[in-house]
Amino acid sequence: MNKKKRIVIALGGNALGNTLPEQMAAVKVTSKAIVDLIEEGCEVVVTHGNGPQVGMINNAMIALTHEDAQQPNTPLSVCVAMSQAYIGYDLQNALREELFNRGITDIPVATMITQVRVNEDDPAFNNPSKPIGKFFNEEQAKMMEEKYGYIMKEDAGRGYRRVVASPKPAEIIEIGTIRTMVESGDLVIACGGGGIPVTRQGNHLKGASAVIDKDFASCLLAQELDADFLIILTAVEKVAINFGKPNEQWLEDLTVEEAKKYMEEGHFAPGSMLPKVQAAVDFASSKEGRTALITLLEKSKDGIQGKTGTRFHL
Ligand SMILES: Nc1ncnc2c1ncn2[C@@H]1O[C@H](COP(=O)(O)OP(=O)(O)O)[C@@H](O)[C@H]1O
Ligand SMILES: NC(=O)OP(=O)(O)O
Repeated sequence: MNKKKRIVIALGGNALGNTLPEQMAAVKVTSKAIVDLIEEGCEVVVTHGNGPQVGMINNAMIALTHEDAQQPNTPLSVCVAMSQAYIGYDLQNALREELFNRGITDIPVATMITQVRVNEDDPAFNNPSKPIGKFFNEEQAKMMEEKYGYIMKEDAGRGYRRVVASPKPAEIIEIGTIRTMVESGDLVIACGGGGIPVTRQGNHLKGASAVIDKDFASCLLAQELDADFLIILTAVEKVAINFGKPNEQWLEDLTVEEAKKYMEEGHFAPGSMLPKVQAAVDFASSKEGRTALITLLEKSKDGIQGKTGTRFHL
């Protein structure tokens, strides 16, 4: 019997939407694409982003502090934990329902609250780069810098967003439990929002004020689970060089060497496409036979069949 292909699938912003009702609707579409892969005979592990959601939760917690002097600030690490539970709750229910609708009743679905260790001395703590929350215009961004002391940066031509520290993931604390669940056939949602960032202080894991990039955490998870595929789903079907320019060229098949050259030439926007390409290159170069794919959610099935998307390999 052929061994099942193990896929770590990283869901981008468009798989979840930006508001509660948008997310409720989006996860239904997302679940169809994921269950399509399961019906194709793949073993799927799900990860997801949390940029809009963690910004929304953080704002809500700040408002709570303003109206109730007894409430201290909620650390960003706790906001990430809240975003994992909120997104995991919607996703696991939508996945369960989609599986049942197709008569698949023997795959338990669960969300693993996942902590990811980062290094205390990661230089990223001194250079906030991860966009979270909503987009603002320049004037609004200036106001937020003055009023809240936020650092606001332009995000890939789409407007201004608050940026926070985004250290690299060093270790998935709950990897043993995730592996056991995956090996026993569960459909697991893990490392949501890049994982809850923690630093190790003896036996204590201390929450860090950061949001880890989910593409890098997904890459680490895929390596740790010895996955065959890392699929990064986003809002474009393929990755382009000269993106948005008259000489734009969509890419289908890339060796890690070609991808590295394009990265050096600056073809991929930092904070959006660059971390995805970096994660794809890291995964594909980590072992012979590992493939990374960047494509649209609704094209994931065609993507693993080699019909579309941008594929990265050694
Ligand atoms: N070279 C490129 N090729 C394709 N898309 C690019 C490129 N550079 C920037 N992008 C933009 O990056 C976006 C994906 O990043 P983002 O929206 O941050 O991801 P996520 O889906 O994880 O939320 C694409 O929708 C596209 O607008
Ligand atoms: N944590 C994270 O990378 O979220 P986004 O993918 O939504 O930016």
